[in-house]
Amino acid sequence: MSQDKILDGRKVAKELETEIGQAVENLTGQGITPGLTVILVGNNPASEIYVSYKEKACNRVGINSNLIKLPAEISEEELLAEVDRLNQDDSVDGILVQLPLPQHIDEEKVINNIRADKDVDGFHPINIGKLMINGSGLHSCTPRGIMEILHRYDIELEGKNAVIIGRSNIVGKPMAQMLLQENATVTVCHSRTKNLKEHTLKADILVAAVGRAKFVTADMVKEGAVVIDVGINRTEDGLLGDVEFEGVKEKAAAITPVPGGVGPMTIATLLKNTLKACQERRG
Ligand SMILES: Nc1nc(=O)c2c([nH]1)NC[C@@H]1CN(c3ccc(C(=O)N[C@@H](CCC(=O)O)C(=O)O)cc3)C=[N+]21
Repeated sequence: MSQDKILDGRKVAKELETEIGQAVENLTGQGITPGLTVILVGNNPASEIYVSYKEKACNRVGINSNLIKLPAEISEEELLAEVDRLNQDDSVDGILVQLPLPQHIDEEKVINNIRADKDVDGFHPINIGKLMINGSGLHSCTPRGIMEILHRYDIELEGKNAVIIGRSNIVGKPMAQMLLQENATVTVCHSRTKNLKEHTLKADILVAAVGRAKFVTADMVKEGAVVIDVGINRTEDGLLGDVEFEGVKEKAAAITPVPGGVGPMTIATLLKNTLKACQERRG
């Protein structure tokens, strides 16, 4: 697939799902069915859509999915009690608390209270620490999904300049670490970076995780670069990535589209993490 220009996240996700489905079937044959429980607080419409994608994906590969819907007014204490109940439930392999949470709840505190070995989002400090040290543990789904795309399209990383725009705990920081682990030379740019274009023009691999529609334009991209678009911006013109796709694709050697690029890989990796959590805890 290495000569393809459009990096097809739906296709790679489907391949991954086939592999996961087989592994789940093996476990189920031994009497163990992996289970994912999603906690959704309130009724943010975007969150409801993402949660429904996750449930459908679980069903496709034979993972038990369970959705716990809680009212927006729930107290932090009650939410933590719910997390604790799932921590202790042996049939629950993965716990995912859909973000964002309402203002009055401390997200960091909730994440810290999920058992690290059930933290299929890879957001717990223990999992982030393991990623930094030796690459073990459960990893954040979006950057892990991006690595899977890069690998399956045989994109070389060793010695390459990888530039990430965005430094979130969920995407930018773990992405930097994963690329570093594979011997790329990594630069992390952010809102305070001076002369952003000077950095991006050196990128062999460019990852855009900014959260602003069409932020990366063709003049910022080196001829022959591999461009990964993490953006999912809902605008009047529909769902747009962080990359100005039409212009940038003329310069790039390969590029992920939105939709159909990174998004489906995030979901597929969540399934993979749930399988891994199950295998490691009770497989
Ligand atoms: N605890 C937690 N874990 C998450 O992983 C998490 C979260 N909270 N909060 C919200 C974000 C967002 N997210 C996406 C997942 C899939 C697509 C996806 O499948 N996108 C498709 C379709 C896009 C569409 O049409 O809506 C695509 O890009 O092709 C997008 C976004 C997971 N998130």
